[in-house]
Amino acid sequence: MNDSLTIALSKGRILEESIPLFAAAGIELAEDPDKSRKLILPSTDPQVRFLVIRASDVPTYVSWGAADLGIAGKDVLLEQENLALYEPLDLRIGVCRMSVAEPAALAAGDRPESWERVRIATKYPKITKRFFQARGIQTEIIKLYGSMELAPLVGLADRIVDLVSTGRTLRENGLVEVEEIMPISSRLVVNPAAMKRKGKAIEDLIRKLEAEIGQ
Ligand SMILES: Nc1ncnc2c1ncn2[C@@H]1O[C@H](COP(=O)(O)OP(=O)(O)OP(=O)(O)O)[C@@H](O)[C@H]1O
Ligand SMILES: O=P(O)(O)OC[C@H]1O[C@H](OP(=O)(O)OP(=O)(O)O)[C@H](O)[C@@H]1O
Repeated sequence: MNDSLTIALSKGRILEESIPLFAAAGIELAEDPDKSRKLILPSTDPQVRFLVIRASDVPTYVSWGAADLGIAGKDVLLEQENLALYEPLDLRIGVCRMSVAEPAALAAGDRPESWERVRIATKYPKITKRFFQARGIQTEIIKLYGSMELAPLVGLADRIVDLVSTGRTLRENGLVEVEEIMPISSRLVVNPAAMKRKGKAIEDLIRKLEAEIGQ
């Protein structure tokens, strides 16, 4: 039986925060990801390799089976609904929240209960639509791919839906959080067919990660 594992990760905070988790499971990167331009990174375990891809592409690689497992933010998973993936573990990394924010001047006299129609810039149009629809608020959504905080400053939108961690990006751009939509963290995702074919290797890894994060 082939028990080699391909794990999809995104460069940046997820890769950085997951390195110690994998190290505790006995898997270390064989090359420094900051110095390498390779997209397939070997590990010190000859049975394990990592794919380094865009955060929003992780569910695609795993659901198609190009990677057996991956680590993806709950934000990405909820925005890309209907993917066939198991989500066995909350890794408690990439911890932040998804919130509605607006310019401090607008927030001064604003009451979210009185919103009827909002123009929102976001990378998360589906989550945003679902959230406001459930409250009977009409939305005009402007899809962006990053730096959402800029949109209200230049009149592109009244408000944004984005991730907040320390609140520094909002603060430095004169925005305030007015509503938390949900807490966010990164999840281990597994391809269902791989779970059957490579069950032992995947379950071993899940157990080791679980022990490390204390679940
Ligand atoms: N400020 C933050 N603090 C903690 N976790 C965060 C923060 N921002 C994003 N995350 C989490 O980390 C994940 C990856 O974010 P990252 O910024 O590395 O990629 P991205 O630029 O959003 O993705 P893409 O390249 O696909 O656009 C997000 O999906 C989210 O779950
Ligand atoms: O509350 P804070 O600690 O300031 O973090 C929030 C910021 O972090 C994320 O951006 P990221 O750093 O990933 O930049 P990007 O969205 O432009 O990729 C998010 O989109 C916010 O802009």
